[in-house]
Amino acid sequence: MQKLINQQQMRSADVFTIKNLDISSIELMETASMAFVNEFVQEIKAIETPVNILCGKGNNGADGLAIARILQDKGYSSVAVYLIDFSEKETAEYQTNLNRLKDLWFPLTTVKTLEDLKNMKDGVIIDAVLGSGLNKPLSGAYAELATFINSLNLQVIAVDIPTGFPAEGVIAKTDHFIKADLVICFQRPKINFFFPESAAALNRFRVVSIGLDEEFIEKQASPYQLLEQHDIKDLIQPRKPFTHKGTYGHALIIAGQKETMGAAILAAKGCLYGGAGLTTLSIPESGLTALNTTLPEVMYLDRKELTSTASVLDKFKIIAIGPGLGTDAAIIELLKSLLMLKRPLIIDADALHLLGNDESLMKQLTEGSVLTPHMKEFDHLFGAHESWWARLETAREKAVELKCVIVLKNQYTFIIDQQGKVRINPTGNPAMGQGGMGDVLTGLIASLAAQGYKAIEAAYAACFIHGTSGDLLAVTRVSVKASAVAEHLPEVVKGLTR
Ligand SMILES: NC(=O)C1=CN([C@@H]2O[C@H](COP(=O)(O)OP(=O)(O)OC[C@H]3O[C@@H](n4cnc5c(N)ncnc54)[C@H](OP(=O)(O)O)[C@@H]3O)[C@@H](O)[C@H]2O)[C@@H](O)CC1
Ligand SMILES: Nc1ncnc2c1ncn2[C@@H]1O[C@H](COP(=O)(O)OP(=O)(O)O)[C@@H](O)[C@H]1O
Ligand SMILES: [K+]
Repeated sequence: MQKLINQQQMRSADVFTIKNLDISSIELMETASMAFVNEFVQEIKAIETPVNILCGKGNNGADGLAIARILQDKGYSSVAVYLIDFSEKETAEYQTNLNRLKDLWFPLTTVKTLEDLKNMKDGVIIDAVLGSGLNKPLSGAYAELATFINSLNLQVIAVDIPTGFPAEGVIAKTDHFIKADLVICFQRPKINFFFPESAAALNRFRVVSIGLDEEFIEKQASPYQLLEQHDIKDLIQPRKPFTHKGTYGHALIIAGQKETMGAAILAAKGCLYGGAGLTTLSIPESGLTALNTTLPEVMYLDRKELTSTASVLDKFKIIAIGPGLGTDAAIIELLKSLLMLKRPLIIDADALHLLGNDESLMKQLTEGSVLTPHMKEFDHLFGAHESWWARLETAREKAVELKCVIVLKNQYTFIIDQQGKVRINPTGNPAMGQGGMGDVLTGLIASLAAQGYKAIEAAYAACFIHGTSGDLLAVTRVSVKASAVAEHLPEVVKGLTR
């Protein structure tokens, strides 16, 4: 896992690295600019492409000036630099890099008004106007510049962060940004790249190492961590000789009603293909034929059995409830009786809805339960939120208060543990935007919990594996269906097993 840090901590990492490696700030900047260029040349391969570099007078602009020099060195034949001269203040590094550039022949244009940009050639724009030093929303000439650049519809590649975009904290709807197609950012992604609001400022990002001290970064206090493939590889245990279905746990999934039986079957499919030793599905009897036809390996449990005697449920290592379940009076009673068992549950979809309707039910959750809301379900549970930043803050508070794992689903899913620590899942893609996807995830979490992984481990590993399955399928498809994601799980898990 990679620790994600805020900009103040990032600046401390700059300072620490400079001191520790006994290098100067300008040398670190040269490394950063070189790292940017190495990535840039992968993206813009034609060296005759006109490259317009917009440089502010801070250190982000100083990077831009170094980038201009390095690109020319690499043979880019049409590089032009625009010095955005809207502020008096400039950094020493900016001055140094400007002098280095002036020593070479270079088209330099000082921009006092937008009029000064009129000769800019169509091509690519490198945004080095403002970086992580942003301390207030763009206004005045900077906001006008952003509006103007965005209106050109040219490809913009931002240095470190799009101008005007806050690295962390609430992203206001009123904020102005220079919209980047690609951000090449330094050492760590910014926390705000993981929120849906970031789509207004960037399409995609890539992270390049600039040699900052990793040990220092990992020691910083921060609740945010980005999951990496090796975390899952370290966690997932290979199957041992002489193991059998009993070794891999028995999961019970309570789901489905007449109109949404498919949700139940998809959850069971996620559980089965996730490798649980045994999967039992409790659905209305009317779904039995469909179940036996589609997933003959999955067993059936009559709904009436669930409330007959508690001991019926003892054999199940984990119980998941919710997909396509419905919310009628009988279901409310069923949920109440399960909550009374005082055992951890995996709670999704309609079961989440019922918790949101009745706070007294929420209070009965047992420690170690897993809640898997998407945004709408989350807001129904815990109140409306104006921003994803605020939503994630609430999720952290509630996970601690309820002693539960919260899986807040989106393109980047946030998995929050009982201490309020956030793991961010980088896998998955928009091809997965199809009904039933969350049902498969719920089944997979149950599957891993049945196999003996702790609630938090089951939750984050399931998100990673589920997204990886979707990524694999999306290589050749514009959309992927939930059952295909389920069917690919064994292959993904195999690939992640040492
Ligand atoms: N060794 C290093 O340090 C390394 C640094 N690196 C690079 O440095 C970048 C950070 O540089 P930075 O700290 O100089 O900030 P940057 O964003 O260029 O300028 C901020 C200035 O603009 C101003 N300002 C702020 N908000 C504003 C607004 N809304 N509208 C108008 N003005 C506004 C503000 O001035 P003030 O408001 O205080 O007068 C502030 O001084 C980082 O992203 C990376 O690219 C890398 O090379 C790695 C090594
Ligand atoms: N753009 C996307 N990128 C990554 N994952 C996605 C994307 N869209 C959907 N998903 C994943 O699909 C699942 C959708 O869950 P949910 O909204 O509960 O679906 P459903 O209710 O249809 O089962 C989540 O795990 C989510 O992370
Ligand atoms: K920038």
